[in-house]
Order: sequence, then structure tokens, then C-alpha cells
Amino acid sequence: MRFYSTNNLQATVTTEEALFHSMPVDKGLYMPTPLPHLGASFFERIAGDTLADIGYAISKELFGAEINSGDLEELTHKAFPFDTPVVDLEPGKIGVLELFHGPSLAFKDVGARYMAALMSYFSKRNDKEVNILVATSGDTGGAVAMGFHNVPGIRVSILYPSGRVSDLQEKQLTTLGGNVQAFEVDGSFDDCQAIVKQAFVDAELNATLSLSSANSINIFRLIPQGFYYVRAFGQVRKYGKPVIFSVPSGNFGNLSAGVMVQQMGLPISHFIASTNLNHVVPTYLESGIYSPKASVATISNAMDVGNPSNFVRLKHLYGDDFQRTSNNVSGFFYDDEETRAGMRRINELYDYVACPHTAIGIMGLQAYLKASEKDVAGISLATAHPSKFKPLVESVLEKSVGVPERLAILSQRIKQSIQIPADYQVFKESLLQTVSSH
Ligand SMILES: N[C@@H](CCOP(=O)(O)O)C(=O)O
Repeated sequence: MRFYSTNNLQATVTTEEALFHSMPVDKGLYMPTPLPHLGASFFERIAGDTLADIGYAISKELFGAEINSGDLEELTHKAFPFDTPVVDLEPGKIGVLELFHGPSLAFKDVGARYMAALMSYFSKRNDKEVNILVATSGDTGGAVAMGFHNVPGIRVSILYPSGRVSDLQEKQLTTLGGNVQAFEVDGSFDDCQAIVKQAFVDAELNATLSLSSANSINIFRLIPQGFYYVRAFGQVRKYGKPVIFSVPSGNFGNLSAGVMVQQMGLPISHFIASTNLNHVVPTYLESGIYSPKASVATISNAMDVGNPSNFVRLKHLYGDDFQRTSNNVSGFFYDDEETRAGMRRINELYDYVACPHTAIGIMGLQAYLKASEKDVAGISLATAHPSKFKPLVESVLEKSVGVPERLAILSQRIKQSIQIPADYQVFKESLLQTVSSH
């Protein structure tokens, strides 16, 4: 398999180059070419398997020519020792795909752990330290920190917007130490992402450090995210209805992953992009006009993205055809008051505790089902465990939320971060200093 840049379809690179260089110097994003069409029967055959086996079967089709199958089997099983179950809220109509059973209690574990396993595999051949840069609005940072913690030959630098992630999310980013360093940026997630993207095209910095991304900038974060759509399909096909997914969306990597696996042949009949007041994509789906904006802070902070990185990938997947895009994806968005009300309603109706992002996904699905009157099996992606937003969820639902042990122990730990303004030069100097002091 090879990868082209969304800014230059002709110049393709290998799997290893796309994995480690993450972002082409022409500032595009990598896309697989050709995206293999494996067909519905392939997915029907594997959909009943475990997440790890599904990951292995798809990986073999994609990378079997470059990585031998024994190694691929080992790395997919190492990446996915957990499941992604569908919990029925209304059987055959509304299910919740719980993606938070991994180490950091967020869906990002799937992509981060697969990438970490793939990088470890390839870096056995290299002796240069890889510096991973990550921008986070809440969940990616924690998953990457845990996925790469103490992985030999890798250093991780996480940039996050000061005061705009939950307390427990911040602890996940700032307390591991070792090869993980947090940079607390006085700005928004979009500022953090812009700094990271500038670093990837800074020739001087790239001559000194071997930089890589673990954001959805890196196509290898998205490819494994397709695996859980297959796992979910396998759990609801018994209803014999068309399957649709509602995807809580910030940077639109999760939705792009779903569309990729749909185009590979997984029978998904529709997507719903559900988000908060940062609604540039739902607005595009209504109007055909894409107009990125400065992000606004909301209670569903992981979706506070004003210029979603993966919009360009969606355009490529749909051949830049607005009609085709809007036929396949519907958009819904909610403000904080509506989100709080939705969290309460979901709890009353289904006795289910949803984090604000997950609630927005379910609300988008409910709204679509009502408007379209379609008889489909709807699955909404649950992106994070509600305890990551404990104070908020408890105050909205007026009930206590249990915190899994692996998260609870973090609250005792001391935060360590380097505070910087939203300024690329300051970050660059600070990064170089940090790396040279190790
Ligand atoms: N919502 C994300 C923002 C970064 O998105 P990514 O998919 O590009 O890593 C977060 O929680 O950090």
C-alpha cells in the first residue's frame, strides 16, 4: 500500500514513511492509495470476531505485503486486549458502541495503541529517537501518553489548551513523566494543532529531530479506528436492518475512519456527524459552505475544534462532491444547555450515564431517526467514560459516578507541565531544550 498527499496526488510514499513522517511537507495529509475494496462478504465474514482478530484480518489485507502475518497478528493482539461492546438502549434501533474500555478510557486508545505497536515494529530497524508531537483537546493526549509511555526510542510531547480540558484528562497528560512531556498552551486546541503542524514543515527542526504525529494527522491513527465499526456491525446485524452510525465529532478523524471502512465495503448506510457549537461541518452539510472559525469552549471540550484537520480527507473520500457527501452524512449540533438536557433525558429514558460527547452522539441519532422515520439499526459512538468528566456529569445528573481504578489513582499525582504562550518559536525552543536535556 502507498499513500498520497491531499496536496499532491502523484508523489506517493511507503507505509513506513507515512507512519513516521505523518504529514507531507506540502502541508497536505496522507491518504491510502488505492483504498482497497474488500467487499461486503469480507466484512460479513470477519464481523463476528474480536476487535483484535478484526484488526488482524484487515491489517493483513492492507499491509500483508510489507509485514509478515505472524508479526501483524502479534501487534494487533498486543494493541487490542479490550473489547468495544454495543450496549442496547432500544434494541434494533439505538445502540451505544462503548469505545472507552481501553487504558485511557477513551476511543483514542484504539488508534494510539495500534500506532504505538506499528512504530515499535518498524523502529526496531532504526536507531534514531522518534519525537511524537500531539495536540489535544482532551482525549488524544491521554491515550497517546499511555500508549507510548516507556516505549523505547520514542519521546512524546503533548500540547493542550490551558484550562480547557477536564481535571482528570489533564492528570492523564501531565503526570506520567518519563518519556512524556506536557506543554500547557495559553490558547485554544486550534492554536495547539497549528503549532504542531508548523513543526512538521519546519525544515530546520526536522533536520535536528525525527518528528512524528499521533494525532489524526497521521493516517495510522485512522486506519485502526475503522476496526471498531466492523466490530459494531457484527453486533447489530442480527436485527437485519440497514446500519447507521452517529459519530461525536471534533477533528473529524472518527468520521473519516468510518467513511474509509464503508468505502472498503463495510455495509454502512448512513452517518450522522454530531457536534457542539463548533459546528462548521454540520453547517457545511446544510449549506455547502465550509468556513472554519475560532473554536468556542464548551462542556464537550474534546470536540472544541474550529478548523477540523480531517475535513480535507472527507473531501477526498467523497471526490469533492457536495451532493454525494450530504447524501451520506447528516449533521446535528447542540449547545451546552441542550447537551445537559440530553444527558438528563438519556439517563431518565435508558438509565444510561453518558459523557457530554456521547450524549451529543445519541441526541444526533435520535434527531435523525425522528426526522427521517427510517427503520434502521442506529449505533452511536460512546467516545469517553463519563468519569473523565466526573464533576460535570454528577452535577448534571445529580448522582455519583464511579471512577475506574486506573483513572482514580491519577488524582493523587502532581501535575507537571511547561507553560507556554500560543507561539511557535517559544514552543520550538522549549522542545529543543527538553529533548537535549534528556
Ligand atoms: N478531540 C481530540 C482532538 C484531537 O483530535 P485527533 O483525532 O486529531 O487526535 C482530543 O480529544 O484531543
